[in-house]
Amino acid sequence: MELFEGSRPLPRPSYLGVEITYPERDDPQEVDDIRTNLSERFLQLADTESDAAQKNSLDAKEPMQVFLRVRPFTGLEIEQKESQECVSIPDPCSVLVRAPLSSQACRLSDRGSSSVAQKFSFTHVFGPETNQTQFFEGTIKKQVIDFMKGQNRLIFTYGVTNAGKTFTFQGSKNDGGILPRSMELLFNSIEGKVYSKMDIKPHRCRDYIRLTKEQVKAENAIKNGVLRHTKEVDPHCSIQSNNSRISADTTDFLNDDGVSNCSRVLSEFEERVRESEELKFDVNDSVKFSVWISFSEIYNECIFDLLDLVSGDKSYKRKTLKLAQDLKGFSFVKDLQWVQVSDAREACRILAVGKKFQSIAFTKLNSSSSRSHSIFTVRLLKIEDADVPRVVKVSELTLCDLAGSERCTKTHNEGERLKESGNINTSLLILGKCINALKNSQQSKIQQHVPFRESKLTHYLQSFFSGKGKVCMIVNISQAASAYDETLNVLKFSAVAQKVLILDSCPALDSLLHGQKKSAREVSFIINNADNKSLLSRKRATVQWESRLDDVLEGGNDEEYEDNFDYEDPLDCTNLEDEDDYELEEDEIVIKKEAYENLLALVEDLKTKLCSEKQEKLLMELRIREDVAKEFKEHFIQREHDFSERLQKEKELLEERCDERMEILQNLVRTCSNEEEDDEEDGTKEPLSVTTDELNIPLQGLFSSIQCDLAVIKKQAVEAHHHIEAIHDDAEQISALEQKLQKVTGELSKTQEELQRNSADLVRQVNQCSETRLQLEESDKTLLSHKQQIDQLMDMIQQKDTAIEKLKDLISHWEAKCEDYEKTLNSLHGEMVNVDSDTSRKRPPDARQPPEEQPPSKKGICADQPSTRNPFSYVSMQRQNAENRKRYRLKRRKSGLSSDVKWR
Ligand SMILES: Nc1ncnc2c1ncn2[C@@H]1O[C@H](COP(=O)(O)OP(=O)(O)OP(=O)(O)O)[C@@H](O)[C@H]1O
Repeated sequence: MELFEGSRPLPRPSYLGVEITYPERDDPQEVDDIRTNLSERFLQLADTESDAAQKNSLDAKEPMQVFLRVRPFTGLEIEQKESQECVSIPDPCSVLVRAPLSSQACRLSDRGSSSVAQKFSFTHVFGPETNQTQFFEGTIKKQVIDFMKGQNRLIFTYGVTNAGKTFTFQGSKNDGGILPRSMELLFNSIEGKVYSKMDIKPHRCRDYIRLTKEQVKAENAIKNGVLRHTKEVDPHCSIQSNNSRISADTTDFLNDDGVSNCSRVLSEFEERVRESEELKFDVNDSVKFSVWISFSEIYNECIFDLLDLVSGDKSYKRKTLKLAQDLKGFSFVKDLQWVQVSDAREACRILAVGKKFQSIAFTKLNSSSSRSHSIFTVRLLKIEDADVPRVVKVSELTLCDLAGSERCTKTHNEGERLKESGNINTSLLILGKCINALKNSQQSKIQQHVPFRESKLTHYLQSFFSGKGKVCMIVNISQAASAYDETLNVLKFSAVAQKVLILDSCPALDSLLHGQKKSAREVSFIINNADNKSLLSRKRATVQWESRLDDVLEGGNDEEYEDNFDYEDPLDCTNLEDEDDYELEEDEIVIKKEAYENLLALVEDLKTKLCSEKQEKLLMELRIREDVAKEFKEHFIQREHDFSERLQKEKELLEERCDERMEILQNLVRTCSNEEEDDEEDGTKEPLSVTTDELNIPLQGLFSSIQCDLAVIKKQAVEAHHHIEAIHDDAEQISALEQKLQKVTGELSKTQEELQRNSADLVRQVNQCSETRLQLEESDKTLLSHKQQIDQLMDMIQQKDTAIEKLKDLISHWEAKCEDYEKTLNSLHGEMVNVDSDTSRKRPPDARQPPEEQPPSKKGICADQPSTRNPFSYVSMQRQNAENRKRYRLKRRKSGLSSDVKWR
């Protein structure tokens, strides 16, 4: 039966106390971890009571401390409206983040709104208003104190680029970060107890070596060389070795070149420390402390020593250092330069030298972005400064300023910067994987492989996650809306990191050693024993059942391994000293014969117990294996049963679907045949139900027609084949065909040319047509406007005609009136004539009187009476008529009648 189907582990069988469930899944079933668990069980059973007590203390695990620091907005960020209240701090131990609308998180969320806030808890949250002092006091101070008490501590920063990691770590020009402050606290605390000789130097991970006079000289030369570098970069600095106090004349912590010049900050801090807390070691006068510092960086997956003097030479290719692992499984950087320091100022100057050589570059998001993970390590040797100085404790404080994760879409990095980003992101991703795997292993009993070796950073940090000492993480975030998505990822990672339990073996050792005066060899035995146990538990946590050699030894460096074998007792410094010293140490161990015999008996007794234990374990293993096999068998039977059920169900489902499809097909065929029937002339209807035979008829027809087509195609293919063969044989025919082809091609090209010409003509004509059409349209428009004008004129003519008609009527009216007047005049004239004749008859003929005025008469009206007319009166009458007419015209004109009326 298949056990591996993917990467997700199956639910554990019941022998681990987990109920067997059989969800539908395609993931692999890891079998290796079963063996791991057995081994763990054996080890548990093997522990004696005293061992158990010791083991309990060794396994004193605590969750990793994670502090969050929220960076304030920069001026530029405020200008760019980055402040969208994405981050708030409801209480000192939690932070609330709300996705801005522009964020990917918001876009991808189902609700698509920014209203849903996420809360993350931390050991402590420091808001944007927190200053460096408050931050140091609230976080690292305790760690430094623990370190001074002899414990190992790792402090590392984590966050996206430009989140303020380096600021927190190293600080600014006027305000030192946790690193200079730690140094200050350390040297203030060991004031007057500094072991300034350089004859004992830390070695490998937790060892030390005694140096000869020549070696001491060489060390001194190296130290002065390093410090000279600070002189070169900062002329105001002066070396003041063997002086733990800081001179007041020195200036800033960092100068403009980013070089350490810590005095002012340190002297201020010194004051504060002195005021607030004087942490003095309550140790006798013979106890001294030797402080050694190293500073390295992991750049593009290579480790470089930042205190390597040749680093300053640009043409010199920096030496890549290797990681090594001692027999206890602790990693260390091989051939790393350790420099002894006597005061905080020296430490800061060494930091400045290292910083000068550190890989820092301009990116779009940060003008001085760390392109590497920097590791600043302080080793503290507690020395009993008697006749022969003797190291009683070695502790280590490692401060890692990790480079920030970055999105290339935002940084727009290219070339070298892009490569750096890739390496930074990869190593941080692996750190995330390791943290995740550690958490899973600790929470679920299922041993997961922790991929420490996949990156240099995690490989280096492995020791701390495996019991070397406590780990403290500082998470830096910015509140900028544009960095929200990255910030959210950082917070999620931190939430996981907080769940990781860190084993700290040092307190156990302390408790074991406390209150008893033991010889160096006894101490070494206890430590080794403890180390071996912690190593075993470490191996259980990190290495699978079959530990491969390269999981234990470093980089194929067998020599290193053998070296460690020789010096497997870390506190038995005689191993590394002169032979004489060794003898001296040996002579100090005094065991009575009785005790020796007792011990021998004890050993024998233990041997027998061991044998019986082994037998018991073997039997138990057998039983467990049987149980496991039985449970597996049941499990597989159950799975088989499940699978057969599933198979059956699927079969039924398929059959059902098949039936449904058949029904659909039948319906389709039925509809088609109905339609055909409708088309037929007789119009007789088929019954709705179709039998299978009836259904087959059209299909058969279809098949037969397809077969016919196939036969025709085959025939054509055969013919074509024959034709091709014939053509193949006949070269002449080919050439004739080729000629024909050429001719046809020529004709084709001619036709094409003609076609092109005609097309061009056509196009031209089409263009002309369109132009003509446009002209025509314009003419139409003009015609229309003319027509409209004509219409208007016609209207006007009509109006005029009407007016003329009216005038004509008026004229005829007035003519009639005139005739009336004439008639009246004529009658008046007649009357006048009568009156005249009467008067002449009454008067003597010679009494010629001038005629009286006569009313006007029309010319010719009185023509029929010329014989009766007096020539004199006639003339006057005519004159009178003319005057009357004149007066009448005048009157008419005044009354507004047309003057066109003519008197006839
Ligand atoms: N708490 C703070 N108060 C004031 N300014 C800060 C604070 N934290 C960071 N800054 C400023 O923010 C900028 C970026 O900080 P820093 O260089 O420390 O980021 P980083 O996380 O180390 O970036 P990278 O990973 O790219 O090296 C710097 O100009 C720094 O002075």
